[in-house]
Amino acid sequence: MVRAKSWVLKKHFEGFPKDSDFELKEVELPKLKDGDVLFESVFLSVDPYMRPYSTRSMKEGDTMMGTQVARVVESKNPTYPVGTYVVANSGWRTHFISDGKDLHLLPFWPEKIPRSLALGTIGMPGLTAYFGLFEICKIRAGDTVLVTAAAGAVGSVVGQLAKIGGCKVVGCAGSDKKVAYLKQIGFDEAFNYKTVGSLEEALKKASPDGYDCYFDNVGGEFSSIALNQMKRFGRIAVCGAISGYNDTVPQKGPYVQIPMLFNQLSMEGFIVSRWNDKREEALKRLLKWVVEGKIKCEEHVTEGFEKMPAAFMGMLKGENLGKAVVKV
Ligand SMILES: NC(=O)C1=CN([C@@H]2O[C@H](COP(=O)(O)OP(=O)(O)OC[C@H]3O[C@@H](n4cnc5c(N)ncnc54)[C@H](OP(=O)(O)O)[C@@H]3O)[C@@H](O)[C@H]2O)C=CC1
Ligand SMILES: CCCCCC(=O)/C=C/[C@@H]1[C@@H](C/C=C\CCCC(=O)O)[C@@H](O)C[C@H]1O
Repeated sequence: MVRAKSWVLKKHFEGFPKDSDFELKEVELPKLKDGDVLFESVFLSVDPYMRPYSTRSMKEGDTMMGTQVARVVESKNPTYPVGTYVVANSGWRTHFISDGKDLHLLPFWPEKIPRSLALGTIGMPGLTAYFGLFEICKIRAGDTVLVTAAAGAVGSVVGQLAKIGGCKVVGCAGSDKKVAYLKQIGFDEAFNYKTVGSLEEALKKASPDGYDCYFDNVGGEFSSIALNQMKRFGRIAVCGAISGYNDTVPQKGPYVQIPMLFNQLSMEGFIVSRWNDKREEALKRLLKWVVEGKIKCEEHVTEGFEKMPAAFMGMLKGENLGKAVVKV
């Protein structure tokens, strides 16, 4: 018999999440039926979307939503022999039983590449960067691309893909250590948005001619300022709005119409699953760039399933450099 631990949402978040909003539970899993597979989670992802989507689609008492890299430990399903690795969407659990549906087998995975990257650069966040940049921003060589939350899971891939595409890249992040990292991985310009005196001046200094593309991960005040520095026919990919995820009262800001009209801008929100039909092809390309060293990957690994809430709250506070994951 296997005892599985899970983290449940005890109380809906109000403002920034607290330890007391989470509860650790333990259950005994039943015996496998024909077709079933028993998995153990090896790495779990903590992502910003868990904050807004918990409010939108979870009830108190539900297991926290989320994905993991998991390994088969017992199987009555020939598609998933013992030892097989998958990416699953089974929430914050140490073990779970699946009927084999809605799992993604890890593609060919070179020995030297950590499997945790299937939750980061070679997974959902990397795909978000890829499709947001190529399908929404429609980058062209010579474009100047601005990216926020640039040292995180999505942003760090956006910047490196834009460099592969021949663009000039400007990144913003919330610490000097992150800014130094951005320069190290090839960003042309980077600044700490928390310490620059004026965001407007910092954006102007980084690109006096303005920006062709803005990959927006944060929304809020920063984006209102950036909007005024877009070039004519600029493209804005609205990927996320983390600056507002913990707000109890929605932010009110300058409205977008005037700057959009003056410079004939395009602004489009997107969710990465829109391109599920191109997922496998994009993952192959991301894996190849990682293997070739053209995309560098950083991970912020927290050890221990017990620390899931701390890892999640730490990521929301900006403690992570690269992708935030938990090693069980
Ligand atoms: N549309 C889609 O399909 C998807 C959208 N996303 C979105 O992309 C964004 C980045 O996600 P992801 O790369 O996984 O996360 P990150 O790895 O970038 O981690 C979150 C980062 O957000 C930054 N942050 C936190 N609070 C603020 C704030 N108030 N203002 C500015 N930055 C803040 C912090 O970095 P710092 O220290 O720099 O402040 C923190 O490290 C999120 O908005 C997420 O919702 C992600 C996946 C899919
Ligand atoms: C205002 C919220 C914006 C969030 C942007 C973001 O980070 C999106 C991430 C998605 C994420 C969606 C998560 C759960 C969907 C649940 C659907 C429902 O039942 O409401 C996940 O799919 C990975 C990213 O595509």
